[in-house]
Amino acid sequence: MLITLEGLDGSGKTTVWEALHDSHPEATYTREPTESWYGDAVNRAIDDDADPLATLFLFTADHADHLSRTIRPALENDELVISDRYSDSRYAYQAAALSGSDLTRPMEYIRGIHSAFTREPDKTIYIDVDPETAAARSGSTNQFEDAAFLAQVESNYERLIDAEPERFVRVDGTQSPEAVIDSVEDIVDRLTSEHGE
Ligand SMILES: Nc1ncnc2c1ncn2[C@@H]1O[C@H](COP(=O)(O)OP(=O)(O)OP(=O)(O)O)[C@@H](O)[C@H]1O
Ligand SMILES: Cc1cn([C@H]2C[C@H](O)[C@@H](COP(=O)(O)O)O2)c(=O)[nH]c1=O
Repeated sequence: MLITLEGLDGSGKTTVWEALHDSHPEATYTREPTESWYGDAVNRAIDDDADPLATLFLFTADHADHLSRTIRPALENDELVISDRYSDSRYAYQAAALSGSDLTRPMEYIRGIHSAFTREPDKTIYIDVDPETAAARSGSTNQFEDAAFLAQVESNYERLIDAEPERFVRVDGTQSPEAVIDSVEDIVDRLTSEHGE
C-alpha cells in the first residue's frame, strides 16, 4: 500500500513522516525530491529559480526514477510505503508555477504527462495549514515558500481533493505537533489494519 503525505511547505509533513518511523518501523520511508542525483538536480533548479517548465521535467525525471528504483519494487514486495511528497506536489506546485505560461491548462498538462507511467497513491494524507502559517513556518527560504504563491498551490490541492475525495484524508495541521502526529498515526493504523498489514 502506498500512502503519501502532502501539504504546503511548512505544513508539518516531515515532522509527521519522521514520527511514523517509530510507530510503523516496518514501512519503507521515502520522499520527493529523492536523495539521488535527480533530486540534487531538482534542488539546484529550485535554488537557481530555473525555468518552470525545465523544473517540471526535472521533478518528473526524479519521479520516474523514484518509481522504478524504490516505489514499484517495495510495492511488489507487498510493503507499506510512506512517501513525504509525491505526484500531487507536482500537480499543485508546478501548475501554480506554470500559471500564466503558454500552457492553457497546466494542471491537466502535468497530470497527462504522469498518467502514462505513474502509480497513484492508495491514500493521501493532506496536512492542511493556511498559506500564511506555511510561509512563516518554512522561513520563506525558496521561491515556493511565499504566502501568495502558496495560496495558488493551496487552491490547486483543493481542486485535487474535490476531484478525488475518497483518496484524500485531511488533517488539521494547525493543531499542536503532538496532535497532528496522533491524528496521522491513527489514520495509518486504520489503513494498515483494513489492508491486513
Ligand atoms: N503542528 C505544528 N505546529 C507548529 N509548528 C510545527 C508543526 N509541525 C511542524 N512544525 C514546525 O514547522 C517547521 C516545518 O515543519 P516540517 O519540516 O515538518 O514541514 P514540511 O511540511 O515538511 O515542510 P517542507 O515541505 O517545507 O519541507 C519546523 O520548524 C517544525 O518544527
Ligand atoms: C516533490 C515536489 C516538491 N516541490 C517543492 C516543494 C518544496 O518547496 C520544495 C522541496 O520540497 P521539501 O518537501 O521542502 O523538501 O519543492 C515542488 O514544487 N514540486 C514537487 O513535485
